[in-house]
Amino acid sequence: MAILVTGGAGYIGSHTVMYLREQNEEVVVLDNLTKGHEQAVVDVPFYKGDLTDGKVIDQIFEDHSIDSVIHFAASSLVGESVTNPLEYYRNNVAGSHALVSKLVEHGVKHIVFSSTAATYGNPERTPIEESDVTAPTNPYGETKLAIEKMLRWCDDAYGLKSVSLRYFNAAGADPEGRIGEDHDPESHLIPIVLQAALGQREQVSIFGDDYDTKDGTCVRDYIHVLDLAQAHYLALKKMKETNESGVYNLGNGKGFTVKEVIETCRSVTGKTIEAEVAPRRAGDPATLIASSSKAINELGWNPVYPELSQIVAHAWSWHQNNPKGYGDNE
Ligand SMILES: NC(=O)c1ccc[n+]([C@@H]2O[C@H](COP(=O)([O-])OP(=O)(O)OC[C@H]3O[C@@H](n4cnc5c(N)ncnc54)[C@H](O)[C@@H]3O)[C@@H](O)[C@H]2O)c1
Ligand SMILES: O=c1ccn([C@@H]2O[C@H](COP(=O)(O)OP(=O)(O)O[C@H]3O[C@H](CO)[C@@H](O)[C@H](O)[C@H]3O)[C@@H](O)[C@H]2O)c(=O)[nH]1
Repeated sequence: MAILVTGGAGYIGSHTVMYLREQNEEVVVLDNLTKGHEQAVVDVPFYKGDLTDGKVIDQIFEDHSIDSVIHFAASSLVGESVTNPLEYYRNNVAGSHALVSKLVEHGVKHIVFSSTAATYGNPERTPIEESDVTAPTNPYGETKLAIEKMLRWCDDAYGLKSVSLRYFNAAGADPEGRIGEDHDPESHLIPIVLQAALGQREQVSIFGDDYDTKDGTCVRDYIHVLDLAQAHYLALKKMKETNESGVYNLGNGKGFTVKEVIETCRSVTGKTIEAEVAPRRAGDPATLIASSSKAINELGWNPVYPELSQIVAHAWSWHQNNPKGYGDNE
C-alpha cells in the first residue's frame, strides 16, 4: 500500500518523502510545482497536478494502491495571506475540499494534515497546548483552521480519520545535504538571514521591534524539518493502529526572538550580517511557542535536532552548497 503525499515537491513535503522512503514506505507525490521542485522528489513516482485536478487524482488511484494521504499542498505565507486572502481561501480551503472529496470517493480512511501554529493567533499563554483557544490573526491561519474543522466533520460523516499536525516554524535541511529549502521569493527568516551571510542580500529587515517580548522582536519556536518528517511517520502509524483522529503541536518548546535568530546565524556562519529594523509585518503574532508534550507522550515523537544552532548549521550547509537552490541543477 502506498501513501499519497500532496505538496511532496515542497520544502517540508520533500524531506518527509525522503524520510518515509528511508522507513521503506511506498510513496507517490502529487504537486503542481507552483512552489516546489521536481528535483526534490527523489526515487518516488511523481504526478504533476493540482489538488483540484480530479483526473490526475483518479489516475493516481488507478496506478497505485493508496491507503493513506499526507496533505502538505497549500499556500503558506502569513504576510501574503493578509494582502491576498481570496487566494488562500481558493488554494487552501477549496483545494483541500476538492482533494478530500476525491479521497472519500476512493474510500481513503486516513489523512495527515499540515496545520500550523498560526491557528492559535495571539495565544493566551505559552507554551501553547492543543486545547488552547484558536483565534487566528491572519487568513492563512483561518484557512488551516477551517480545513481542520472540515476534516473533523468528515470523520463523523464518512469515517475519514485525520491527524492535524500544527507545526511551529520549520527550518533546517537534510543533514546529508541532498535536499533543502528553496523558495522564490524567499520570505522565511532563517533562509533570508543565510542569504545575507552569503552576500546575496545586503541586509536583513527585522519586522518590528516594539512587540511585547524580551527585545521587542517576534518570538518563534523553530523545529527541524526532519523532526517534522519523523512526526508525520509516527502520526500516520498511530492513526492506522488506533483508528483515532487527533491534533498535535510540533515544536521544540523554546522561543527565539528575531534578533536571537540573527545572532545565532552570525555565530554559526562566522559572517557579518547586517540587520535593520523595519515596520511590523501584518498578521504576525508576537510570540508562538509550542508545548509538544502530547506528541512526545502519545506518538513517541523524539526530536533528534532540537538545538537552534544545529538547525541553522544544516540550513547553512545546504545554502552554501546550493547558493541558487535547485536552480543550480536546472
Ligand atoms: N514552513 C513552515 O514553517 C510551516 C509551518 C507550519 C505549517 N506549514 C505547512 O506545511 C505545508 C508545507 O509547507 P512548506 O513550507 O513545505 O511549503 P512549500 O511551499 O515549500 O510546499 C508546498 C508545496 O505544495 C505545492 N502546492 C501548493 N498548492 C498546490 C495545489 N493546489 N496543488 C498541488 N500542489 C500544490 C507547491 O508547489 C509546493 O511544492 C503547508 O501546508 C504549510 O501551510 C509550514
Ligand atoms: O525578513 C524577515 C522575515 C521574517 N521576519 C520575522 O521572523 C519571524 C518568522 O517569520 P517567518 O520565517 O516568515 O515565519 P512565520 O511568519 O512565523 O510563519 C512560518 O511559521 C508558521 C508557524 O508558526 C507557519 O504556519 C508558516 O507557514 C510559516 O511560514 C516573524 O516574526 C517575521 O516577522 C523578519 O523579521 N524579517
